[in-house]
Amino acid sequence: MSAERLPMVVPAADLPDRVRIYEVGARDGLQNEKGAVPTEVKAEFIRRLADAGLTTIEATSFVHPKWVPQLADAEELFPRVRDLPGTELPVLVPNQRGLDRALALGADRIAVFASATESFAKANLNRTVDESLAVFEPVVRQAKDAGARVRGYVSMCFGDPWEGAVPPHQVARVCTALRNMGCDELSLGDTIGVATPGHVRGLLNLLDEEGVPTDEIGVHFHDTYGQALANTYAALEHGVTTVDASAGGLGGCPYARSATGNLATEDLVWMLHGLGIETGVDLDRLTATSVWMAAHLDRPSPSRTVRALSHKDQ
Ligand SMILES: CC(C)(COP(=O)([O-])OP(=O)([O-])OC[C@H]1O[C@@H](n2cnc3c(N)ncnc32)[C@H](O)[C@@H]1OP(=O)([O-])[O-])[C@@H](O)C(=O)NCCC(=O)NCCSC(=O)C[C@@](C)(O)CC(=O)[O-]
Repeated sequence: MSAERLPMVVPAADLPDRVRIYEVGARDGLQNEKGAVPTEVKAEFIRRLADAGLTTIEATSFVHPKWVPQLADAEELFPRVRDLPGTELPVLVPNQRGLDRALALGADRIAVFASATESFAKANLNRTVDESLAVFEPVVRQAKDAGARVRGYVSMCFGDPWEGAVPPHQVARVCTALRNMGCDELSLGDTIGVATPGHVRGLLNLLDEEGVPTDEIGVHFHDTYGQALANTYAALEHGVTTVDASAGGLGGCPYARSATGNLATEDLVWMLHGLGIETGVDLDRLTATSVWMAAHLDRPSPSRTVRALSHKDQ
């Protein structure tokens, strides 16, 4: 069974022809896992994701190992995968030390991660919002000088577990600061998965007014309230063509306990292919990869599409 083979009732109008899936399973998906996942399993996961047709795969983070112990093997992992043909492998860096570690290994896709709220900036980076932006400024400049492409994440774009509803102008301010320092693209994070399509439209409209080009925006939804696909659809209608997702719906955030898994890549691909939107992803191979990873993690994937496709009678 595949979504594109079902009779298409109404072809998608005003939606993009192609979506770039920015796969975060190996980083965002695994960073919260309690048990240490062996480095070679992570490397094999990334290779299998590439083999399934994903061309942007966030590999790991060069953060402090005490803050995210699961990713303490970044130095061992990155060299095992960095030469995968046709694959971009972004890595997260929180500061100069992280950038130095990443550049020393030849990383050419860098992501810094800011927050729209003070509480999460403190919990995640041990800095205020402005202090963390000041840390990122020279990091972004140096990464660009080294020829890297830089993404700027903005977390807590809609709701925050400590501060509640997040005013959109707070998000716009951080987006503008990241663009001004040279970030090539932004990723709007609904870190705790509370947004609905109305909120997504509201924020994207405000970013339009603030002069943030839609083609520089990616969306990063968590599925805590089951809204991630609906939110993605709203973003596509607005013209967004980069969508973050995590194979098998792995994920959460160690510094935002109420965050559950990311939007599952398989659920996203099922919807996009059903809309006639190209992704380049082979859904069967991707599903097989998530089933393989679920066996390593010793629990079933939360993705509905993985569950449906991995039952032989579906
Ligand atoms: C930023 C820090 C380091 C500040 O942590 P800090 O304790 O303030 O660090 P510091 O600058 O005071 O330095 C203390 C020591 O750490 C070392 N250090 C400093 N930096 C590094 C580094 N990069 N790599 C290795 N070591 C490092 C540094 O060298 C020093 O060593 P000492 O001199 O004491 O021996 C810490 O808060 C941190 O690592 N935070 C990362 C948290 C994280 O990774 N969170 C998850 C990613 S964000 C996310 O998941 C959300 C997202 C992106 O998916 C989108 C969404 O859903 O919203």
